[in-house]
Amino acid sequence: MYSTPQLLVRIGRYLQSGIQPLLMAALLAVGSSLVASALPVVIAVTIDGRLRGSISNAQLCMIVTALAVSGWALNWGRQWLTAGLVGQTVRRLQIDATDAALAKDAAFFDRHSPGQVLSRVTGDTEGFASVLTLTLNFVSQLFLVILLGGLVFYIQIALGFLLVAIVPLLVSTTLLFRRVARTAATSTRRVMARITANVHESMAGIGVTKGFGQEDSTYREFDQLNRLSYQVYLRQGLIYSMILPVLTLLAGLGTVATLYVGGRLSQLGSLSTGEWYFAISALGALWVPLTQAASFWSLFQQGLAASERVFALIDDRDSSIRSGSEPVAALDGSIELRSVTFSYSATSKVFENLDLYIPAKQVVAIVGETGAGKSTLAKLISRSHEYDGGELLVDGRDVRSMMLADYRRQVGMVPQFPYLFNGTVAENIAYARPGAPRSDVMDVIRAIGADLWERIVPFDLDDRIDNSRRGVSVGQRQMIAVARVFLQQPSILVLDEPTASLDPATERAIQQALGRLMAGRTVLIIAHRLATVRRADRVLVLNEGAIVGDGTYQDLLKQSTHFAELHRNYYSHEAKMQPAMQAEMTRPMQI
Ligand SMILES: Nc1ncnc2c1ncn2[C@@H]1O[C@H](COP(=O)(O)OP(=O)(O)OP(=O)(O)O)[C@@H](O)[C@H]1O
Repeated sequence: MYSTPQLLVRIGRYLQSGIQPLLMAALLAVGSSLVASALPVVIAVTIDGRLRGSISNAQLCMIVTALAVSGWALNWGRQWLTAGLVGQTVRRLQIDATDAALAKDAAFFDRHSPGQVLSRVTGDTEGFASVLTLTLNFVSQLFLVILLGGLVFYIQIALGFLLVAIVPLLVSTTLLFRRVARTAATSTRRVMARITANVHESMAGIGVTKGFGQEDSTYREFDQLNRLSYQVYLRQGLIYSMILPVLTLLAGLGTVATLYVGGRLSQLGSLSTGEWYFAISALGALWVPLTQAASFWSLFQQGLAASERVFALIDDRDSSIRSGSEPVAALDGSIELRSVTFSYSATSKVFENLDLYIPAKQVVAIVGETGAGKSTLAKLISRSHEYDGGELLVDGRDVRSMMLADYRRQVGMVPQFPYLFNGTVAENIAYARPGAPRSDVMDVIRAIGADLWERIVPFDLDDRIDNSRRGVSVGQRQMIAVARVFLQQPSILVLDEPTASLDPATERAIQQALGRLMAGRTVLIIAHRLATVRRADRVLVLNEGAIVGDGTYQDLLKQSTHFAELHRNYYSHEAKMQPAMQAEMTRPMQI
């Protein structure tokens, strides 16, 4: 939590580098306010005939035109400088916010969805921009209000008080409208969010909808929401359409009052016709800045709240991952956990005093029921999450003494659903080593086996992958991910059973590619299916965060009741599935 002065100081710091344009904008604001006030003064003086004889009509017209044009130019210059200043400041803030988001560890993204982070980097930085724009505009409008108001008081104190009496009416009406309009806008936003979610879900699940013939019910659901949206939009439109006319009416009433009081004062001889004109013009020129100034505070508070969220993202530099300065070249890959404890939160302890030794180059499969801690163990070893207690040694060295980026380069991961970036196939492979020459990418394909590669990936290396489209299958993604990790040449490899969801032919091809990748490395296979465990040198059985079995597949079948139970459950399930699958495959297709 930041106090308002802290936030203002922080915003001020972001503005520091733009101090010159800021001062220029302030000067132009003062200049344009002076010109805006000078225009009615010149006309008033002319009406009173004080310039008669010393200035011709043509000269007067030229002065008025020059004032109007210079007022426009000064205002334009101020707006241009403000836009440039705000744009640059927001750009710096967005860079800082993105930098901070990229520096966060995985635990942060467990707590915050990508959508939340995105809204801080984009939406909330816009909120920050609105604070700057609002403040700069407010200062210039305030100056105009003080200048014109002061002149009215100077000319005729009674008219000054009349103006002061109108201000609360105008301000309170503006605030009332703001509140009503905000409630209406919130309802509209909520309905729009429901419509967006509804359309997104309908389109994402269109295959299922069509499969079950549910187009009508999907349409009815949307239609209901759409009617609701029509009603809230209509209400919002009604409110918005009333704001300007009502405020204009109030300003008109103010003008009538000024006209009346000014007329009486003129009759009494205490106000000249020119001064009377000036008071009426001043009111006309003041009501827009006054209504805008009235809504300044609440908009300013919203902008401050948005800025606070961005600063919180930037300042939260506490990385839970501890690291040192020791560089890490290639590792042998032995891993040792000594009394390691870890929990995601106070209520979910995963490991308590976990001991484990994996010799270098061993292929270890980790099995266990869902929630046993298989993925968490991989997260600790890959240093995406930090353990709370105990020690983690790699090649006998404390991982916390090593440089984090160096260490992570030594750990390769192939997940079940690899993420590919927009770009060519070659660029996606070279992501592991940006700037890697084309020949290295070709070497990787050769190491995997060109025939194997071509069987799964029908694209050219220069073909573009559009990640938002679904043109790349899971098997193709995995083959590209295997190539990417091959290029990385890690010492330790973590496979989150990549082939679990593939058809047998693709699975065999990816397994072959993985076999080539695994050679000469320490490998951890998070195994969801026992069928993939057989190729491991060693199997670890996890249950509720504890190792309850450790040995070869055959040994465990004899020694570990837990593993035997897993084995029985797995194969009886497979046996039940086989006939069902065969029946499904032999069932004649209904057209
Ligand atoms: N990000 C998280 N935040 C809080 N708790 C988590 C998180 N990820 C996992 N857990 C919890 O930690 C425990 C271990 O989860 P983990 O994902 O390691 O199990 P797993 O054996 O890999 O399971 P699965 O086979 O289903 O992937 C579970 O109780 C799980 O609910």
